[in-house]
Amino acid sequence: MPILQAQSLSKRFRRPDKDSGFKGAVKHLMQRKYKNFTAVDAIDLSIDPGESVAYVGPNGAGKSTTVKLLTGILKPSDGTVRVMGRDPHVERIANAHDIGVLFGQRTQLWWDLPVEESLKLLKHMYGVSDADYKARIERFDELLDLGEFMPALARTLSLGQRMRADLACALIHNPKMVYLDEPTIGLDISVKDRLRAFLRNLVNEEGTTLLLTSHDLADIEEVCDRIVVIDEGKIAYDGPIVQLKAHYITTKAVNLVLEEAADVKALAEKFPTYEWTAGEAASEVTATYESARFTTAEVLGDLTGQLAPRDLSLSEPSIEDVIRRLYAGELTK
Ligand SMILES: Nc1ncnc2c1ncn2[C@@H]1O[C@H](COP(=O)(O)OP(=O)(O)OP(=O)(O)O)[C@@H](O)[C@H]1O
Repeated sequence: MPILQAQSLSKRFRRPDKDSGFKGAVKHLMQRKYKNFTAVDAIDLSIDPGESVAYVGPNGAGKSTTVKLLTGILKPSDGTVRVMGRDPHVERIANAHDIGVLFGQRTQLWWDLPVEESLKLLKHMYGVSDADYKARIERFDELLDLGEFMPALARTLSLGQRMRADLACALIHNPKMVYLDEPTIGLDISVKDRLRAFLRNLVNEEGTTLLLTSHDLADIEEVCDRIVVIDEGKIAYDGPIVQLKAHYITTKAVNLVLEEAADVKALAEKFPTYEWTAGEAASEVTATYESARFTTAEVLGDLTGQLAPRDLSLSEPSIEDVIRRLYAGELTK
């Protein structure tokens, strides 16, 4: 049975309907007009316990609005959400005990309190036992190194420390369902790596269910198994990440460094079964081929035999390319 189920979930916002410029603003002051804007448009989403789902899309696609609907912060305009059988907006307090939420752009730490005091307040609010609290703090400390800044006031923390402390706050009551909205935004590579490993461990070892939004595709590949792509409020793709790759990554490429400047036009005439593109340097050129039609060995044999390159490397399109094309509407399910 799914832990989370959304059916035909929609959210419309009322927006001022005004002409641009100063005149438009003045006219709007005299005669206010509004129009509806659909941020989330009839989405269906079902998540099973223990799944780690990436929820991605371009800016303004409706990701944060969806997370707010799923966590009960916003009331749907249409459709239903059930999390562990509850309507999160109606049963907000009961729901809060079973979910953890982190909005990377905001903090739930009390700004003028030491981190430790914020965690203790949350312990009391959630009714976490002393033994469970101690065990969880020890574990978070081991994985996130909280110890060093537990006594520090929240407002004095660096962004990376703040995010680690916020993650501990979101998880102190051991929630079954966790929503993370941009958890690695603005962090440096080493903190990102650490957070990703922590989240992967949460899914693998604790069986926690995760829904994660991020613009950083490394977060997605390292933490999640399934990807849901949203664009203009509608779901454009929903499936396993490996399937997305297998389905859309159908080409590979050989990057060649030739002894002299590459003539792309002449190469395209000589080897018409490959697609040729110029590289950054004049002597660099890339031949892209369909992996279902040719083996890499065949392509290498063909090209190295006839072109005698000085150097070569192999590459395949990244998940980033695939998602960029999905955002651009070039690919369908
Ligand atoms: N309270 C609101 N009132 C009016 N419009 C809103 C409100 N909240 C969000 N929107 C609009 O809804 C659309 C979706 O916003 P949302 O924040 O969900 O996007 P997002 O996918 O999270 O974007 P980003 O990646 O930039 O954070 C945007 O056009 C936004 O301006």
